[in-house]
Amino acid sequence: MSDFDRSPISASEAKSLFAEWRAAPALVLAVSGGPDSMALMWLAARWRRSLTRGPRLIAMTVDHGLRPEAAREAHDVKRLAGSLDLPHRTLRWTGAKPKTGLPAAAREARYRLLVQAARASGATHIFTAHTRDDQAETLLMRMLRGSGIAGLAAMARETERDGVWLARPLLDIPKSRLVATLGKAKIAFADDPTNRDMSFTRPRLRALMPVLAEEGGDSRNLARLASRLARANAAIEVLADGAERYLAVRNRDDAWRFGFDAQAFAGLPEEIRLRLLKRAIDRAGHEGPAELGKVEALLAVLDNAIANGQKQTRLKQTLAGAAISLTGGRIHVDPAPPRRGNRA
Ligand SMILES: Nc1ncnc2c1ncn2[C@@H]1O[C@H](COP(=O)(O)OP(=O)(O)OP(=O)(O)O)[C@@H](O)[C@H]1O
Repeated sequence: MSDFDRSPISASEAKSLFAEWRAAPALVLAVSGGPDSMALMWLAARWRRSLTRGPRLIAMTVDHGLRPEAAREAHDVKRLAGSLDLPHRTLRWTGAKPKTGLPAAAREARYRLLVQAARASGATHIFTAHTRDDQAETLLMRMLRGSGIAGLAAMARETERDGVWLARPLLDIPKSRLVATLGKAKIAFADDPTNRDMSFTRPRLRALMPVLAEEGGDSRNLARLASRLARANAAIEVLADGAERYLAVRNRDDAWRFGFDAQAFAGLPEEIRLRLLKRAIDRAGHEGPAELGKVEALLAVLDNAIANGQKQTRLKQTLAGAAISLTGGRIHVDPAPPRRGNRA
């Protein structure tokens, strides 16, 4: 690790890290009490103090009600927030806790609570403290699962959820610099033992990082790969937008009924055909985004039918709550009728 990657973040660096959100009315800081988000709060408070006019900052901690130490951690965040002149709120996840998939349910509840609270306080953005190390781990996790380009682009700097932006201002910063920043400022932070629990994939991957770094695969290179893939993905999306505008046929009476001319569709590159099909399914379906592997399998069936000139076949399949059919030389993607048992 270079000396630079161990150096604290200076006041002028902090200023440029947050500059693009200067005109926001209010910003929520999502602070768990761990080192990354404690550093986020400290840096954001220092940045805010350097401005004569700027956004209101509100620190928020979610207590998932899963670990006894969580209440004390929330209290520690409140104390640091107070010393930085920032208001702080603790949000509690009071809903029923599932027996399986607890981390995913906790994460979903956390974002739901944060978004609700941000909207209620007039904040347009929620800052999380994701670092370059988190970005590298996300890329690795997705690589191991065989994700497509969009997945390997890992986390974006900003994503939208229910009208609020989730922003990640520290995405290019290594965690070591945040720890050094806290060390210099003499700020204590919590150590969440679940981050070291080897029954979860992420901690196991984290343990591999030093080995990969020995071979040149450090977080800088992995995050660089993610941002190059994000760039390629954005370009392919623009091409897919153009192809969609060119090909899509909408029925005049049914705005949602969406179709493609099968022969023109067949002439497009496979990646673009795949994206158009996935977009149409995700738009028409009512079961959430379709799995990429399933869309790939469906595309193979469609390609085959089109290549065999089966213009009049009644090819009909359903995927993720969408009905996909090939009739009269057109591919149609419509909402599927609810499954038996799901009918009201
Ligand atoms: N209990 C919490 N309260 C407030 N913010 C939190 C809490 N837990 C996490 N965060 C915010 O989310 C960021 C990412 O945390 P962490 O890496 O633990 O999440 P994760 O479960 O891996 O979720 P993600 O999928 O968002 O990365 C933290 O840096 C912090 O800003």
